Amino acid sequence: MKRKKITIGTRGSKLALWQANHIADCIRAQYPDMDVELLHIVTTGDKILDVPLAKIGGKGLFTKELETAMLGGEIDLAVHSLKDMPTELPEGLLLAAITERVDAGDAFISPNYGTVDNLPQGARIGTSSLRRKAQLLKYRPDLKIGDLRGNLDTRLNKLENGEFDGIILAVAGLKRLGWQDKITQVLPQDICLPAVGQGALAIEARSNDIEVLEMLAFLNHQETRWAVEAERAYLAEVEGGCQIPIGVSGKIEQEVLTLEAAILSVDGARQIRQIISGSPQEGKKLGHYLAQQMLDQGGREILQELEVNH
Ligand SMILES: NCc1[nH]cc(CCC(=O)O)c1CC(=O)O
Repeated sequence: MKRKKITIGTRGSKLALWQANHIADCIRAQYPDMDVELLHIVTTGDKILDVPLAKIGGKGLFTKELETAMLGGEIDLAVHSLKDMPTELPEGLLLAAITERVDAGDAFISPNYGTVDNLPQGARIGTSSLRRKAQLLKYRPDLKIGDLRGNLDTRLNKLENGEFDGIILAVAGLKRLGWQDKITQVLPQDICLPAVGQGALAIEARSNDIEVLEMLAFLNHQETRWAVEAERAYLAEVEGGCQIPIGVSGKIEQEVLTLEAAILSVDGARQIRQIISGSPQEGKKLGHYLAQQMLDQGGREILQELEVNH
């Protein structure tokens, strides 16, 4: 190993810093002589705090500035929540590693009601994710869903201030920050399918930086990679121009990959939901195929209506 120092780019949120520090610690443990540094970079997504991301609609809001810094040589790698990454990466960059998925699920957090089933009629729920909103409304059409943006602590504060009867957050983020005690109910996948890549970390690096790519290979978890590649192939196939209410879950059990996905109308009134299984190595094909099938069987109409209403 020639390189003596490596610079990791990260956003400044608590969750992003935890994730970058976690990867920095893993690298230091593996290469004790390596000098590993963090460089904070502000992304567009960090600056726009009051507008629901679905309304902004751009891709890569949390990744673009990090990628520019990487291509410019200021940083050697970036640590992201895979969920926040567009399906296509800029020319010259790739995912050097995808870490083991801790937990893909979504959590319901509520001071007064133990489960979504226990919520009173018309209860107020905070989430800005179209995916969470549509799935909750499908299950409980009476709920009133309000926008909730910001970092995890901002969102939890809004819940404590009484703005909502409950909010929905990813289990993974809460666990990483040691806030799993706040989880009231882990939502069953029957109610809420997770976002593509939720719960896994992506390590992005320059495609021509062979030394760094080889160095980072130990961070890759192949089963997670297969599962999320299927999820990302699915997303790439259905993706419209904006954030859309789809949930996808890839799981590998006994060497079989099962991919389950749902496309919903924003009000949750309509849903197309299907499952497919196959070999983990063929995840991308499965993802494409499942998407095509679901688009042909009503998914396309749902997505077209979404575009008209945007
Ligand atoms: N959209 C922000 C974001 N990006 C990744 C996570 C959670 C951690 C993960 O999925 O790895 C979160 C917070 C949330 O959705 O509750």
